[in-house]
Amino acid sequence: MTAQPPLAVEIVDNMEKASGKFPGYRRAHARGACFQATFEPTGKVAELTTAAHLTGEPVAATVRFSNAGGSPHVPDGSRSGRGIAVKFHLADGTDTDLVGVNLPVFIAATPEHFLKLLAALTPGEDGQRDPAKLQGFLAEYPEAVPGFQAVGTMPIPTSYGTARYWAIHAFTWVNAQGQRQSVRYRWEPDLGEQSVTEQEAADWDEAYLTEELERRLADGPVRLTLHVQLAEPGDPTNDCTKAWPADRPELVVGHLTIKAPVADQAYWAGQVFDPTRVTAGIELSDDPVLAIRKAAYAVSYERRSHDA
Ligand code: HEM
Repeated sequence: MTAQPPLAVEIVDNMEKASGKFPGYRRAHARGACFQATFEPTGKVAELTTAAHLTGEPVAATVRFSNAGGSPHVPDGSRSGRGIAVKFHLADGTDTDLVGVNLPVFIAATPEHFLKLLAALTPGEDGQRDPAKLQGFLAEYPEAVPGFQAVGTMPIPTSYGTARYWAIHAFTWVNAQGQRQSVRYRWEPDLGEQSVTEQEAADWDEAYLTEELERRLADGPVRLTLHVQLAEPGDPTNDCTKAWPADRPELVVGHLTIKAPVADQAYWAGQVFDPTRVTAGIELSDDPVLAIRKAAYAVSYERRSHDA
């Protein structure tokens, strides 16, 4: 494989230390399942981007929903992150990915801070995390506090189809005239946001949300709607711990219709959903966390593909 940057290797090493190592699984969002879908653009964003899947004909998509834990055994009834990774299959034979979680902002502003955070979250020899270490991290990097508040209060969704998901980073849309607009993506569930308490979810199976979605799809499709928030000059594009003001204009980009589990779960589990796999009409922002993710996902992919 191509050598990856040492920082990305060190980050994945520390993700394994913080969560444990589970051969064959992704080093984050370890347990997940993939579904067949289509994405139909609303036609409302063609003045801002030339991206074919956001402006043209409907496209097929593959969606992986996941529990964020690095262990595949984190129960779905717990207050853990949930992921949505969408791979849009474009008419020219290429793919483009959009990866989100049920958090509006991230918990570290740079890859270096994220590395320090992982160290603070790594259990000691007694197998326990030391809360003082996390407090120390938050005191040193107070910009991470909103992300941690969101982690502490995130809803436990009744379904993967009843959660809201954010792609968090800024991306840059480019239109036919070459003009640029910074955007942030968010998926809204057409069923509305619905959640349960930890007590109500206490008897759920570990992989309840996958089973729930499979049951629900047997009765009909589940839809999520893609929104974008448009930045105004001065809104930060390089700091994923900071939300943009809530009054920024928004557009409805399109509708994702999730239809059925994919036929070959093992094949799709083996793929990478890479947040930096963009397409013409979309560019990466200057967010350093977005930049390191490409390499970190490649390190995880290499390891999980070759685990004994
Ligand atoms: C420094 C920041 C981050 C690092 C180092 C990191 C690392 C990773 C790694 C190593 C994987 C497993 C990749 C694979 O084996 O295919 C992963 C998966 C994932 N991450 Fe991140 N991540 C970061 C930030 C984020 C952010 C900001 C989001 C939210 C937008 C996010 C959402 C996800 C999701 C949804 C998956 C599962 C993707 C799938 O289903 O294939 N991550 N992450």
